Amino acid sequence: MAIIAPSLLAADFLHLQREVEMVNKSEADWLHLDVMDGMFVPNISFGPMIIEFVKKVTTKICDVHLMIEEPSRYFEQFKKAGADHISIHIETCPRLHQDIRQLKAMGLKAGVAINPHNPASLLSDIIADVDIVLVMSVNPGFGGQKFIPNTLNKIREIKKLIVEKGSHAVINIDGGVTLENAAEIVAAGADALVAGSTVFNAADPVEAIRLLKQA
Ligand SMILES: O=C(CO)[C@H](O)[C@H](O)COP(=O)(O)O
Repeated sequence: MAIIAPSLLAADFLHLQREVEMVNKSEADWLHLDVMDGMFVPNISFGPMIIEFVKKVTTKICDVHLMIEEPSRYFEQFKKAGADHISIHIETCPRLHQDIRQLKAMGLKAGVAINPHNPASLLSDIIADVDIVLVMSVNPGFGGQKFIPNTLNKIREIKKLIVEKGSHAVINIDGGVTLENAAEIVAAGADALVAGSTVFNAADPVEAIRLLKQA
């Protein structure tokens, strides 16, 4: 069964709290938190203060995705706020190996995220060192976009690379995951699914999470 990581839409504090409560009641495994800086991505979301609030009210693992420039400046703050996993982008980290080592030394699960235009081969020399590969299946920055079909090939290539390199990384797919495409994504080799709109725009988010989990 796939790991399910609902991604908070969090239009405001009231929604944030309600969304977390629904996730707590559900079969979700992780809670995915998208941190955006308005630089690496054309959108601003939230920082460590919100993670700290969420951590206090959730029973789930906090899977934090840093869509920000020079993320290592903030590792300590996000760790202190309660992040369990931190994923950083290959596109923002010229010293990626060092950053991953630092995250692991801090006792966090370390993930590398990769944008849709970048090939799986770019992960070749880092995949053995990471706990998570976060594959962007939309261009990062906004929820509610359509899944990019070529992601399925990329998942298969990453799975192959994981075996070849003896990596223990889990493959996490982020963007455009729906009840219709979830089974195909898992069949391609995904271990975890991030889902925002599919969960929180559903009439019954807890049931949407259950259905995704079955995929
Ligand atoms: O923020 C995103 C991209 O940066 C993601 O798309 C988000 O995490 C998931 O949203 P959705 O399921 O609606 O695509």
